[in-house]
Amino acid sequence: TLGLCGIAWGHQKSGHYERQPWHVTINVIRSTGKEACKGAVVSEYFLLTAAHCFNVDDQAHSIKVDAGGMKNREVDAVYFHPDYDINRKKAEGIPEFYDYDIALVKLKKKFIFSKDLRPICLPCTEATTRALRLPTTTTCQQQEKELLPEKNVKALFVFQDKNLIQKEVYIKNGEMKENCERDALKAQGYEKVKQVSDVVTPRFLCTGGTEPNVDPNTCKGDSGGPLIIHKKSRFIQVGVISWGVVDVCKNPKRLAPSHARDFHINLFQVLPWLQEKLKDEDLGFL
Ligand SMILES: Cc1cc(Br)c(Nc2ncc[nH]2)c2c(Cl)c[nH]c12
Repeated sequence: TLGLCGIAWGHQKSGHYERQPWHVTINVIRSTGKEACKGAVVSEYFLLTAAHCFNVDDQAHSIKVDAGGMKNREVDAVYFHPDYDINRKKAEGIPEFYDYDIALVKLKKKFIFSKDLRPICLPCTEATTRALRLPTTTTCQQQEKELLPEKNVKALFVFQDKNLIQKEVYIKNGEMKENCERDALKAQGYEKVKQVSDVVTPRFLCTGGTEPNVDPNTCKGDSGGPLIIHKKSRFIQVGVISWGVVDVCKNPKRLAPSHARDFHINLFQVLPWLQEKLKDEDLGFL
């Protein structure tokens, strides 16, 4: 199975690649301009990102990946989660529906790992059992209890300006989950939404807000980046940044309001698809 995932050698405070060697930027070149998203290296050929970063008519040749200090890596194919359909609820007045907003990008040439380029650990793999120093008999459910207990869970995402900056957030996975999810109704375009569950499905993890701490928020440009749990000096990806309520990059001045929440696809909710698509990558899924 894949060697050592989720290890960052870089200890210096600066935001070099060594600090987040799985962090990638995905550029989609369109006639109408360029869209950029983030992603994470999960194996020698694949990176994980958000499905909404691409349009169905984006060809693989118009997608370029910057990873490990090398720019414009070529893409062989993009695999969307089969249940992703951003237009599914348009008739109900929901312009964008982000359920199953996740995609795997296969590179033309496999990554050669180095201190600047390494894979992050995925849930329910043997490598994550080892990373967390859990018994070899550990099940997927036991990993989920370990990584996502039903309480506020400390996590991080990476913001990229000229450097990579780690942003610490809390996943509201206990009593605060409901309040976190309810603020989804304040997102632009969701004015007509009747029920929270119409837009916040069981696939989502919720971060942001001011309790128990003031969480930093995502920007549109952070889409596709990993939501990471840092445990026992190892980094495990538990989510993919999908959508949010306030794009803080649009109005950086104002302090993020308490209803500024962010929603991430929970990888434990899409395991069958992940395992199927990554079955030849020798990741040792449980
Ligand atoms: C990460 C991310 C993606 C998208 Br798409 C956003 N846009 C949006 N979410 C709901 C409706 N539109 C945002 C916002 Cl806003 C903050 N972070 C975002």
